[in-house]
Amino acid sequence: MLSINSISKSFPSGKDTVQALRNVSFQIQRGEFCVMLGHSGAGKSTLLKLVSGQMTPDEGEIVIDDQRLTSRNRRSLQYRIGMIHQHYELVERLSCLDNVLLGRLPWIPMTQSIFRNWNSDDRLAACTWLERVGLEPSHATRRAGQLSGGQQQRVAIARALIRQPTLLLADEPVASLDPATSRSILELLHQASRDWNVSVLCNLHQPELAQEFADRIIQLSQGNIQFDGTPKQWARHYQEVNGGSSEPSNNELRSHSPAY
Ligand SMILES: Nc1ncnc2c1ncn2[C@@H]1O[C@H](COP(=O)(O)OP(=O)(O)OP(=O)(O)O)[C@@H](O)[C@H]1O
Repeated sequence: MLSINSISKSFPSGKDTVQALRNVSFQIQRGEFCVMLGHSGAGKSTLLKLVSGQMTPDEGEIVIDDQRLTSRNRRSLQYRIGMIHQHYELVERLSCLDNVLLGRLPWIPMTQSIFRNWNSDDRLAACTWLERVGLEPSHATRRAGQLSGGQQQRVAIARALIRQPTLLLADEPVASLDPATSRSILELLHQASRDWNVSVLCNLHQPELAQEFADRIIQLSQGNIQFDGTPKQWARHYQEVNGGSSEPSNNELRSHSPAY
């Protein structure tokens, strides 16, 4: 379980400071697929960086699986977190199998990893994860850079899941993909939360995709939580804010997408 308790974070900006997050609190249960929406600059990426230990909060605490994140245990807690990025962050010249195996690095001795001398159990696990994320066995030996964007994102998800994380952080994982591929990747992330009991915190800019796939939507605005609830509740919130009388259609939501 992830617990964000009264987190604040600001950055220097010339003579001023930018308050990226203000007293933000929420919890995510194991197996929950939570989407964060918000305008550009709302604080979504900052929150993911704080949870992944890349930054430290000015105030507040982050608790992962009952352990408070500190500089001392940051490394060991990072091993329980899988990260998914907009641009996949694969090593393009390596095979898909090797890329997935890179997810095992924290548990592999340095010399073994330098020579990519993976043991058979790790190789088998990597093949299994490639299959689970929907890639054909023939993809295992192909260079990652030769794959389509959607296929590369599947490899990145397999690399994250081979760690058997309790928490998956996804920063705009479908921002570079076409609509159909975006839906298939979000379906896969939802499956990860449901079938492998992983908590997923996923930043998106597309409210219609959040509505379709999320168990829960958190909307940030200027570093504050503006909304936290189910997709149905979010639709009602959207109506109230926009003065509409019916649920927003996908087209209406899409026309508002740039705002999120
Ligand atoms: N390293 C930094 N130094 C200075 N300011 C920063 C830094 N990182 C973020 N900010 C500022 O903090 C605020 C929140 O940024 P953040 O990247 O978290 O927003 P976001 O919601 O992820 O936006 P986007 O959807 O465009 O990625 C912005 O005003 C941004 O300029």
